[in-house]
Amino acid sequence: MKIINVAKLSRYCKMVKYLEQEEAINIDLELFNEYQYSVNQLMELAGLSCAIAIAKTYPKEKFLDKSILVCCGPGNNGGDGLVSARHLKLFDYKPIIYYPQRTDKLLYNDLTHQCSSMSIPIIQCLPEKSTIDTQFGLIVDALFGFSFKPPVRETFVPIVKLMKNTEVPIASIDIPSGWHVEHGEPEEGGIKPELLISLTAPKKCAQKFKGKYHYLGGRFIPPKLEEKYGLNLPKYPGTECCVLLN
Ligand SMILES: NC(=O)C1=CN([C@@H]2O[C@H](COP(=O)(O)OP(=O)(O)OC[C@H]3O[C@@H](n4cnc5c(N)ncnc54)[C@H](O)[C@@H]3O)[C@@H](O)[C@H]2O)[C@H](O)CC1
Ligand SMILES: [K+]
Repeated sequence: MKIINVAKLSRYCKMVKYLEQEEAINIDLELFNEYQYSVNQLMELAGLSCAIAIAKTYPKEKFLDKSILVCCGPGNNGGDGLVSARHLKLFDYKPIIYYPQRTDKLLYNDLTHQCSSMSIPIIQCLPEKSTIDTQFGLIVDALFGFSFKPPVRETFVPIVKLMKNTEVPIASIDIPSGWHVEHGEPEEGGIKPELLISLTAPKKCAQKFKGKYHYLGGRFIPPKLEEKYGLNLPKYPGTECCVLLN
């Protein structure tokens, strides 16, 4: 029987690489330390690409007067959510930010200030499921990204539970929150996003994603870094900052 070398095959077929948690963290560190990007720069590009993928998937005409609930966590995934909310507002959507655990750092304070200055409501109290089901056309899940370690801590249990039970479609940024970064959905069942926007390169959990739309965003990887990690990124069409995978 012929043994197939998966590494060779993926290079030959140009399959995009699905990253382990440690690889994702190392690429991030290399971007900051070796390539001298600031987190603000990358977060702005990441968040913008998420807002654009959302707008492509859910045209605003379909929302009528419904709002978008943008759920933000305490780390950079939450930061991407804050940036996306700002761009969604500029695209004429009606974002409302749920931010239960604010991080008191300059970057996050600035991002929240920018959002409130644009009259985007920021709430700390989770709305009832019935309110979410009737008043929101989409939930953006920006709770946890590639640094998540299960299980979900207490503050975020109610929002994850609500996302598991609602019929409102969910757009997850980078990782469906509550999923293991490599193994995917937890055994007891997890959230089931309709849209996943992977950033930089998909993480291993994205292989288990069964939703309708999978985008790749965060078009900021220098070619040398792409080559070093064998990312085999798909070609972004023209000047687009996100690309639909599969
Ligand atoms: N290079 C890139 O692709 C970029 C991606 N970006 C985004 O950044 C996140 C990763 O951000 P990071 O700050 O490292 O971590 P997270 O946001 O995933 O979470 C850290 C945050 O969450 C807390 N936490 C961890 N586990 C739990 C838990 N079980 N329960 C509750 N809270 C938890 C932890 O304490 C921290 O506070 C990546 O996914 C992208 O979305 C950048 O924006 C740009 C570069
Ligand atoms: K997320």
